[in-house]
Amino acid sequence: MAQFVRGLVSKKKMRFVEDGFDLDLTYITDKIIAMGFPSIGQEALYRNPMHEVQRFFSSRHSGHYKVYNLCSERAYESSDFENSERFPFDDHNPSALDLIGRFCTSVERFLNASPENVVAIHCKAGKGRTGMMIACCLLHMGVCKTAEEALTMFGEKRTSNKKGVTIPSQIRYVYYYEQLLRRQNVTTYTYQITHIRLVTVPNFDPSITGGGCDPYFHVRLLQKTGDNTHKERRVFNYKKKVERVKKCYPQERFVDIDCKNMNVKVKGDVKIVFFDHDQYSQDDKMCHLWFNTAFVERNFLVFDKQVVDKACKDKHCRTFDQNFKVEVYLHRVDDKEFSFEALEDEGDTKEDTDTETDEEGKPAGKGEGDEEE
Ligand SMILES: CCCCCCCC(=O)OC[C@H](COP(=O)(O)O[C@H]1[C@H](O)[C@@H](OP(=O)(O)O)[C@H](OP(=O)(O)O)[C@@H](OP(=O)(O)O)[C@H]1O)OC(=O)CCCCCCC
Repeated sequence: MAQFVRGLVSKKKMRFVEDGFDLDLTYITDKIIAMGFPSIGQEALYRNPMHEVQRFFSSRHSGHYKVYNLCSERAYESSDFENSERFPFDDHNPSALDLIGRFCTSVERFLNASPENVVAIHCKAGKGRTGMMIACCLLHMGVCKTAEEALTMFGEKRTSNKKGVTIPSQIRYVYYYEQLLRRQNVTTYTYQITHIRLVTVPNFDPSITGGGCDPYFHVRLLQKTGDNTHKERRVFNYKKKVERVKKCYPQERFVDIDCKNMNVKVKGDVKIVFFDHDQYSQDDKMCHLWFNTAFVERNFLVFDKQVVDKACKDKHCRTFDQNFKVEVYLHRVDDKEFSFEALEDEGDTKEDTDTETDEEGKPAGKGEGDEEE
């Protein structure tokens, strides 16, 4: 029965069914393994049981394996495996750009130490975060030449529908890493966000006369907090800066949000989260996207619907028009104008993160008494 449920929870992921093992685990190459979280307790009823994962590695790769945990929301004892390390980041999000390089270097070093060595990389399901990091490793080690090739390879090996990584921001960061490897040296500049335009008006108020939405946005940055850890910090909330969020109707065709005079400074990994203000109930999260300021060209960024997180999933075009786009206008400022310490601390709320709490408790960095999404 448990095996049947584990199969259902694995969904389209390829399982390793051989030599008496039946695990949510896939060899992407003969050296790189992707897998689901090694679990204990009730969770082991529907995910990889820790003892089975341990048996797998001690019987097939004893003395020659290292396990990498990418989950920010859960961990196990380091003594559970011969060799393990954490590179944590949040579910449904990319990691900090600089974490990717450190992760790939660690994997490469371990694999180069012995021809028998293998690495096992996992997050919760072993698909999104794991796929993003494995694709970057494939690029880093020259197994694949392009981000597209690396993502395709992961998708084909790990999933029966060949989809693999599907979250646009995670995919974007694999493309960033490809560029980073080519350019060797990349400088991350400081920018001020001066204007945001949504091309076509999302329809989040269909039951209200005229439809449309009352759009506003938050800006979140990733701040380094330790060797391999980062904290997502909300540094700007447009709703707090205006008296009233302006209602936009579909026939207006654009949502223009001017923030020139609001001093929105960003540097590094930036997340913009869009909301629809609702007077009578909780605001709706509309969509979000991540970018890194090292890749801003000509003070302008444009994101088509297919590359905006959440909007891309709107298959039936009920809320987002097929021509939906997010345009971000920036102005480069002196790096001296940016410091995390000097930024306004807007605190953390669950409403603008995609991090899900799970059975094992709260995700890192989220405090008690946060607003519910
Ligand atoms: C009879 C029961 C039948 C259950 C059928 C469940 C079928 C089912 O949907 O199973 C899957 C769910 C959720 O599955 P998970 O809890 O494993 O969540 C997945 C995880 O967040 C992936 O991110 P990551 O960890 O890989 O970074 C994500 O991929 P991505 O970030 O790429 O979108 C995936 O989205 P996706 O599905 O690909 O869109 C999520 O489903 O499992 C549970 O909720 C646990 C269920 C526990 C049931 C306990 C029963 C005892």
